[in-house]
Amino acid sequence: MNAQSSDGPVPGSPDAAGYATSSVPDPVAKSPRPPAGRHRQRVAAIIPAKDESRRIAETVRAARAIPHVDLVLVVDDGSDDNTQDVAREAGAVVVRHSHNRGKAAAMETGAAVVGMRDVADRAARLLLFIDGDLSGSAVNTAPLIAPVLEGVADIAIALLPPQPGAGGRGIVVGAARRGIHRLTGWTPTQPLSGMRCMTRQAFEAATPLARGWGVETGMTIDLLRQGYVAVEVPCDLRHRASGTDLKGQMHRAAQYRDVQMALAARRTRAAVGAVTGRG
Ligand SMILES: O=c1ccn([C@@H]2O[C@H](COP(=O)(O)OP(=O)(O)O[C@H]3O[C@H](CO)[C@@H](O)[C@H](O)[C@H]3O)[C@@H](O)[C@H]2O)c(=O)[nH]1
Ligand SMILES: O=C(O)[C@H](O)COP(=O)(O)O
Repeated sequence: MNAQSSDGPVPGSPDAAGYATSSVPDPVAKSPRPPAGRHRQRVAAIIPAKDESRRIAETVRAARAIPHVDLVLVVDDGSDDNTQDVAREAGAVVVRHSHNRGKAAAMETGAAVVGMRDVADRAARLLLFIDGDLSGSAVNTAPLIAPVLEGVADIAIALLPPQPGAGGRGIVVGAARRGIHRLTGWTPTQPLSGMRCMTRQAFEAATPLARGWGVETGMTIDLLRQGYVAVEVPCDLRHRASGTDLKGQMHRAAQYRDVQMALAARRTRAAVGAVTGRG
């Protein structure tokens, strides 16, 4: 977490509620607060999943137990295993890409399907993105909902505890963190964290999403540059961390490539915007 500056709180410092927000003091979401009517605000859990048959059932069951969640949608991103059947049996609504299109595309598909199930006379569901490999710990994404419901932030991002077996050296994380800081002034602690709850309005403002593993980095930049407010919220989650083996290193190389692509596109856009006055 960032240090406080002597001039007062800086973006990224914990605010009064203990959250690290991109906007201080007294963060107020840009998205309108859902009307406090007779209906309770609903939340859709969207789970992008590629070859997650070993963990998806527990993840789905945990997501179903989260307060406010009335729809758990698994987007099977062209799995080679039986992720879709296991997810359906566990109680999820399942849609499937016929071939693998990457995590960002699965998120877009998920949000589109939820939109088709929202109804005109009720507030659009909040979107809670959850990775398929969280198993039972997925229930601990629940604290991401409150800051968005309460209008403190437009997007709440999970801060994970240290993960057993994680073999990262901070190269991808560091590149994403510095890139986000350079374009927004905010320094997220865990810029790649994919567990995120957001308003429909914020999601639409972040589309089109950056491809593949660049999605979180691109989304954070695009939202903050438009005045949306982000907050990082500690959540006790356990996921399948990438190790130091060849597979882990290949995965990080792909993450690095996608993060750099997301950053390059946004740097160019910012530079063009600075010249044209439409940044
Ligand atoms: O082509 C793919 C690959 C993965 N996934 C799913 O995306 C999620 C995240 O993938 P994972 O393999 O767990 O990646 P990690 O390296 O653990 O991902 C970290 O870093 C990513 C950004 O690089 C974030 O998206 C993740 O939330 C964060 O946990 C999982 O549900 C996958 O099943 C897809 O939907 N399509
Ligand atoms: O293992 C991780 O945390 C991610 O794959 C990112 O890798 P990094 O630690 O090299 O940034």
